[in-house]
Amino acid sequence: MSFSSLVSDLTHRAASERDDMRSQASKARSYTSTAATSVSISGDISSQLHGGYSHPLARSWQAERQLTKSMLIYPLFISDQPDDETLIPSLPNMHRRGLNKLVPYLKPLVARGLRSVILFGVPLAPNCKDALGTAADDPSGPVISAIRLLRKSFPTLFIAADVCLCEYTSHGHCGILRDDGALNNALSCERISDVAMAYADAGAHCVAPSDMNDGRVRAIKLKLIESGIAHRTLLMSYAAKFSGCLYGPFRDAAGSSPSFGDRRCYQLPPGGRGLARRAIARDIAEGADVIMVKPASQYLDIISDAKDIGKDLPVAAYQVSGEYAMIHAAAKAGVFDLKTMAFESTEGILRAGASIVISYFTPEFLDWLEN
Ligand SMILES: NCc1[nH]cc(CCC(=O)O)c1CC(=O)O
Ligand SMILES: [Zn+2]
Ligand SMILES: [Zn+2]
Repeated sequence: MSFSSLVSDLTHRAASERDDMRSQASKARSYTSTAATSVSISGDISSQLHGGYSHPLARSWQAERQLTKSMLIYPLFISDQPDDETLIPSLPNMHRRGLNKLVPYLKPLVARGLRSVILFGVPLAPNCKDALGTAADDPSGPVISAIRLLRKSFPTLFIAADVCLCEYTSHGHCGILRDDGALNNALSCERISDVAMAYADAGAHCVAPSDMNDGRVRAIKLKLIESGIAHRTLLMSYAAKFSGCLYGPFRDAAGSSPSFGDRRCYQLPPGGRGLARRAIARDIAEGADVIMVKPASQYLDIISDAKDIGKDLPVAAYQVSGEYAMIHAAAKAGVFDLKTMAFESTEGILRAGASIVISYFTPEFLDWLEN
């Protein structure tokens, strides 16, 4: 029975009962029981959903995946100044930290259940940037030093290293440039895979290329295999990374804004769903162990596509700096409660298909979650 015919059936029944001149109470009783026996059984059963989620535990059963601490990866900005601990104004509660500040900061977080971090290097020393991003794999640079330090200090912590050149190049682009200012794809893949190798050699459990050069996943995987460390190195590809305006606070934090132009010739156009599907399929074919979609909340369809294309791979989603800053700004303006939105946005990301979330809310979630 359709909803409208059900309503009209009940309306007629109620009207005829009104003619009976019975008391209000007995009228209500008989209305209820008459309705229950006259409505078709299938219609009656399918209209009753509330019982399935009236209890908080039952509500939690409605989700395919519950957010847990092991799904979270926490981004860290590692400064090359050992005593640096600078608040990043556009990224609430986030700091750039030097090596000397890292372990004291992380100790209580690890005690509260922090399982994984992703490292971004921030070179601040004067004149350390050049056209090739030489500082990216400087053995005494911030990322390699931090990998060694964290491996030693926190034996169970999973350490991922973002692999890109934009933090280290004088021009701020994510690769090596040709004379005309476009990316030199072959040279960039060569350089990016060398940097990834250096991080994996230093002990990173995961290397995550965010540069978007074509073929860099294959280049990295081949070098990992060649040097006999592929078996212990997870390759997480920023497979569907969109251009747009949500990376601003990150670029403030990492000092990685391009000095000219933008990244629209290598990061994906926001409307490019088919292109994202091709990039995801390509990176899986090239040997990615995990595929990532970034940003997250504006690209939930892409997360769902990623799960569909990469059925047998975990999908990661990066709730990026701009998303995080927006949520903070809106909460501050009284639009909603910060914690409620931190959960709601993350649950949307999981519902779309992600099982790993890179989130600046990680320290808060460690307080909010039980496991
Ligand atoms: N390749 C650099 C990189 N790696 C991760 C992010 C963004 C992360 C964030 O905004 O939180 C960026 C910024 C960019 O591409 O300009
Ligand atoms: Zn980059
Ligand atoms: Zn990056």
